[in-house]
Parts: sequence; structure tokens; C-alpha cells
Amino acid sequence: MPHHDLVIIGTGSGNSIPDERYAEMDVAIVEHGVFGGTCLNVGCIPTKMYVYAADVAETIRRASTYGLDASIDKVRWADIRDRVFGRIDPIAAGGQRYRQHEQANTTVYLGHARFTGERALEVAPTDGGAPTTITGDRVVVAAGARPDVPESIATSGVPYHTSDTVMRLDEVPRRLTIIGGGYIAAEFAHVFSALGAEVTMATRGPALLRDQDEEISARFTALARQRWNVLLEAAPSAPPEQRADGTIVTHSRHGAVEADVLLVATGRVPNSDTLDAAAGGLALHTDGRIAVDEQQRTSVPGVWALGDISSAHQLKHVANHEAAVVRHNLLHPEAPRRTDNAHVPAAVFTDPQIATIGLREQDCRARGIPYVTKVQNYGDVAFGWAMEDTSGVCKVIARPDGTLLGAHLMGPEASTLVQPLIQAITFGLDARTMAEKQYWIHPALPEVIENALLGLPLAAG
Ligand SMILES: Cc1cc2nc3c(=O)[nH]c(=O)nc-3n(C[C@H](O)[C@H](O)[C@H](O)COP(=O)(O)OP(=O)(O)OC[C@H]3O[C@@H](n4cnc5c(N)ncnc54)[C@H](O)[C@@H]3O)c2cc1C
Ligand SMILES: NC(=O)c1ccc[n+]([C@@H]2O[C@H](COP(=O)([O-])OP(=O)(O)OC[C@H]3O[C@@H](n4cnc5c(N)ncnc54)[C@H](O)[C@@H]3O)[C@@H](O)[C@H]2O)c1
Repeated sequence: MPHHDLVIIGTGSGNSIPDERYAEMDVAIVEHGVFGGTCLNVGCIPTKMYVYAADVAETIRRASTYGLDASIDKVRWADIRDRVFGRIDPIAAGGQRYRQHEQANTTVYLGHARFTGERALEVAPTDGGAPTTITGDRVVVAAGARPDVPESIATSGVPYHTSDTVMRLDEVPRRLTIIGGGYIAAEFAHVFSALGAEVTMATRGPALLRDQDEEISARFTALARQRWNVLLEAAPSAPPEQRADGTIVTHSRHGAVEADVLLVATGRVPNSDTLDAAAGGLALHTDGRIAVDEQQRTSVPGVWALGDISSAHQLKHVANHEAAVVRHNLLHPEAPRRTDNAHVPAAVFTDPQIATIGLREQDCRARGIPYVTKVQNYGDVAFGWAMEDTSGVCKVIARPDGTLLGAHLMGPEASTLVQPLIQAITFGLDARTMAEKQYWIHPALPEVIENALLGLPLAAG
């Protein structure tokens, strides 16, 4: 039975752990899918490559506002797709080759891992060979999450896509129905509609992007309704059907909707069940996440977990941070580091972009925190005015004394603009100091932040 100093399950963020400091360690890496994990192969990177193409398409469509008459002659979807995966697939293959053939201290197991006991795993090879049992002095569980498909769709027999497959389509569907109203739904609605599809979004809740600040969610929902067929409180009322001509029909309280392709984007569940984490003795949260402490230690000595399988935040920058903590703690148990997820930012790369850091207005209310807010329009600062932006906003939330609590942006470059607010909230810079004690380049877009901060109705002081 092969025994290793360290066994890592999952080649997403887990693959970044063994660096040159691990050269003396006998390391095993187990992967049952494509090397490199979600972000590289089916997540952040390919989606943003499509989003960029979609942004360019929308820029062309909106160019006449600025006196530029332009139109899109043709969307070459297959070329877009092949550019995306022609760049990504070799990176995945190269990563696998490096670990498999160029690192003497690493053994790669290409197969599905299941715990059979504490720090003991059975690996069933993906190519169908006999399973191998492996053990490790230490085990890192970085096995991620997978799309959660409602039972009524999964068992309907009707073909459907998830984010894992939809980017490999052969053509842009004429009609796309997306079930869900969260991150993935909002990003793909933008991509597919910008590239030519008629999009319907059917979500269970009363608004889109309900994890956002309530005002951003409401404003985005209103904008989305102008562009897409948005069905709210529209959980499927019956299983979908497929007609003889291939048309897919979904049902909700709003009636039947026809489409050529169905995309399910109703959340992602941690892979702890398929990994049999319980057989490994690992304590779980009720939602299936592996329970970890601030050092990313699980309930079993010598077993760490990180990323989507254990985190409350299914975000790559969080998984990267947690992987860095585990990388350090494996080497330096005498001086462990702690994960700091006190201020986790996020961005939704839809149209318009959305970015968020800190508390939402509904959090402040629920927690009884005294607060003031200011919503600054992009269009009321010089660059936003030059862009003739009509929907962009920067909302800041602070205690009446100026302590920044949260910031929420919707508009062009929101994911970039939010960074100084992330810095301010993380390092405790107050609103007045941030607004008044530094220059803000005129007439640049960050003036929307400056004016939001200056507009906060703070207590005199
Ligand atoms: C469409 C989409 C877009 C996204 N966009 C963004 C974004 O823009 N920004 C952002 O911050 N986050 C984004 N995310 C989230 C981000 O991709 C994840 O938070 C991150 O990739 C999680 O990393 P991880 O290492 O925890 O898991 P993963 O990268 O999923 O790695 C887990 C690996 O474990 C393997 N595995 C699982 N079970 C087993 C097993 N039993 N045996 C062997 N191998 C196993 C899997 O095949 C996988 O390769 C997006 C996600 C999706 C789906
Ligand atoms: N830009 C980014 O950082 C980015 C992009 C994509 C994904 N992600 C990560 O991946 C995670 C998963 O994304 P997601 O969009 O699948 O999940 P999500 O949790 O963001 O949204 C799920 C949506 O599906 C709806 N829903 C759930 N069950 C439903 C049902 N039966 N019928 C109709 N609607 C239903 C919910 O109301 C919600 O609107 C995100 O939470 C995020 O952490 C991040």
C-alpha cells in the first residue's frame, strides 16, 4: 500500500501547495477530472474570456451614442470558443505533465478518491483500472464543489447544461433559458445575450443577485428586465420537457417558456459526499462543507481542507488565500498562520459589473448597527458623465462617525474601482480620511468613490 508524506486531493487550489520548499517530501496528488480544477478549466478564466468578448460586442452596439456608427457583422462563436479553450487546455495539460513527469518527488493518481479511514483513501483510476489504497501522514482536501441540479431537472431526461459544459457548445443558441439568478446566471445571461441569444432567466427568489446589497440587487434586477426575459419567484413547477423538434419547455408559475438550450445555475455543492469525507472521520457542516478551524485544520489530526469544499465563500481568491495558509502550516506547525476572511470582496462580471466589500445595508439593519449611506451616480462625476452612464452607482455604508462598513458598486469597471475600498475597509481607513487626505485624479472614474465618501451624512467631528 503506497504511503506518502503528503496526499493532496484536487488539483485546483490544492495543486499550488507543493512548491520548492516541498522538494524533500514524498507528495501524492489525486485528480479525477481535468488537471487545474474549476477556476482554470470551467470557472473564472474561461467565463471571463467570454465576458470580455461580450463586453466588446456591447461596446460596439452602444457606440452610436458617441457618434460612432458600428455594427457586428457576425459572431464567430466557434472561433471565440476555440480561442478560449485553445489557450486554456494546454495550460491544464502542461500542469499535469509537470507534476507527472517533471517532479521526481510527486506521484499523480488520476482517479476518484474516497476516504476509507483517517488519512486513508481508495483511488479508483479514471481509466477503469483496479483501485489503489493510499495513505498519508498528512492529507489536504481541496476537492471543490460541483453544480447542484434540482432533482426535477436532473431526472427529467431533458438535456441540460451547467457551467461545466455550456461554454463548449457548437453554436450560440437562438433561445437560452437559464434556471437561477445568482453569479453564474448573471454572467452567462450577459455572455449569451451579447453574443446573440434571446435569454430567459427563471429564478426562485423575488430578485436577481440576492446575495448583494438589497439596493444593488433591486437596481440590477430592473436593468436585467429591460434586456432579458426575467422571471422571478419562478422555481420550476413541473419537470422540463423536450419536443420532437428539440425545443425545451420549462414550466413555472409564469407559464411555459421555450428554448433551444437549458442552462442550470442553481448553486454549487461541496464534494464531501462523493469523497466519503465522513468515512475519513471528517466533521461536516449541515450544508456538506468540511468543518475547519482558523488554521484550516479539520476534525482529524493531520488533515486540512481548503477552498469550495470547506469555505463559506466559493471564490478563487479565498481558495488561494486558504491554500497559502495550508502551505505555510504544513511546513511550520510550530508557528501556524490563520485564515483571515473578515473582509471578503467579490465581483460579478455581468453587465454592468458589480463589486462588493463589507456589510450590506440589510446586514447593518439586522445587526442593529447604526449606519449612514450615500449612493453616488457614476453619471454625476466627470468621467461617468463623459460616458453618458445612466445606471452606474457607488454605494458606501459607514457608521455615523465615518468608520467604513461596506461598499457596493454597479457600473463600468466596478471590479477594479472597488479595490481602494477593499484596502480602506481591510486596514481601517475612515471615510473622511480616505476622501480628504489623498488626491483623486481628475477627471478619472474613481471620483465616483470620492464623491460617495464626501456625500455620507456623517456626524459632525
Ligand atoms: C462558472 C464559474 C465561474 C467562476 N468565476 C469566478 C470568478 O470570476 N472569481 C472567483 O473568485 N471565483 C469564481 N468562481 C469560483 C471558483 O472557480 C472556485 O471558488 C474555485 O475554483 C475553487 O477552488 P478549489 O480549489 O476549492 O476547487 P476546484 O478548483 O474545484 O478543485 C477541486 C478539484 O478536485 C477534483 N476532485 C473533486 N473530487 C475529487 C475526488 N473525489 N477525487 C479526485 N479528485 C477530485 C476536481 O476534479 C477538481 O479538479 C467561478 C466558478 C464557476 C463555476
Ligand atoms: N464572479 C465570481 O466570483 C463568480 C462567478 C461564478 C460563480 N461564482 C461562485 O460560484 C457559486 C455558484 O454560483 P451559482 O450562480 O450557481 O450560485 P448562486 O448561489 O450565486 O445562485 C444560485 C441561484 O439559483 C437560484 N435557485 C436555487 N434553486 C433554484 C431552483 N430550484 N429554481 C430556480 N432558481 C433556483 C437561487 O435563488 C439563486 O438565484 C457562487 O455562489 C459564487 O461563489 C463566482
